[in-house]
Amino acid sequence: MHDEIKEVLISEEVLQEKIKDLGKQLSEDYQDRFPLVVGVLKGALPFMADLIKRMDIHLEIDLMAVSSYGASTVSSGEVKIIKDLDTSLEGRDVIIVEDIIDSGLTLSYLVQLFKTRNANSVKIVTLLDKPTGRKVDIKPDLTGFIVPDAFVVGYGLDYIERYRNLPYIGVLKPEVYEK
Ligand SMILES: O=P(O)(O)OC[C@H]1O[C@H](OP(=O)(O)OP(=O)(O)O)[C@H](O)[C@@H]1O
Ligand code: HPA
Repeated sequence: MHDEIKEVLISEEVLQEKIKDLGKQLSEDYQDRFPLVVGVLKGALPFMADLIKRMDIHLEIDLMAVSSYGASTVSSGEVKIIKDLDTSLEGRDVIIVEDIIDSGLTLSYLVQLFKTRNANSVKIVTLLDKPTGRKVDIKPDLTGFIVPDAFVVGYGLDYIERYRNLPYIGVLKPEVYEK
């Protein structure tokens, strides 16, 4: 699996240091509140798991599964809800946890949806931001890293469901896409 990686963009150590900082920041921002931390599956799973362990406050978690990429490296533009939340958002301070914002279509859909469910506030924390991919105007409140205009994999991010279990973020060798 590792021999299919052309370049490591963000190492495991650098990822974990940043997640520690993001957790500390969120702990300060949400002190004395009881936020609902919503992970967007499947990609956000490793990030969410590590981030909440770095948040030193009471919080609640829930998970939503959405998909718009399927087997492609380009968004279909249609966000499909695979699994909805179990928790009511009425009056809640919601923190959406994402692995990447690329076109922005997934998050703009979710932010709109959560507002119609009467959340008190909706903030976005994303591990990665790829501003060159943007199709709709959406900005995260907290970002781990800006990534270049390339399809990245690892630490939750997949190509045809593979590579999510890499502990780092990398770029695949071109021949992987030719298979
Ligand atoms: O800003 P966008 O262009 O919408 O891209 C970001 C979304 O795309 C990926 O999810 P995907 O739909 O591939 O589902 P997955 O998390 O199950 O891999 C990623 O995890 C984000 O949720
Ligand atoms: O660069 C990416 N890699 C994996 N999944 C993604 N979903 C949006 N952009 C990406």
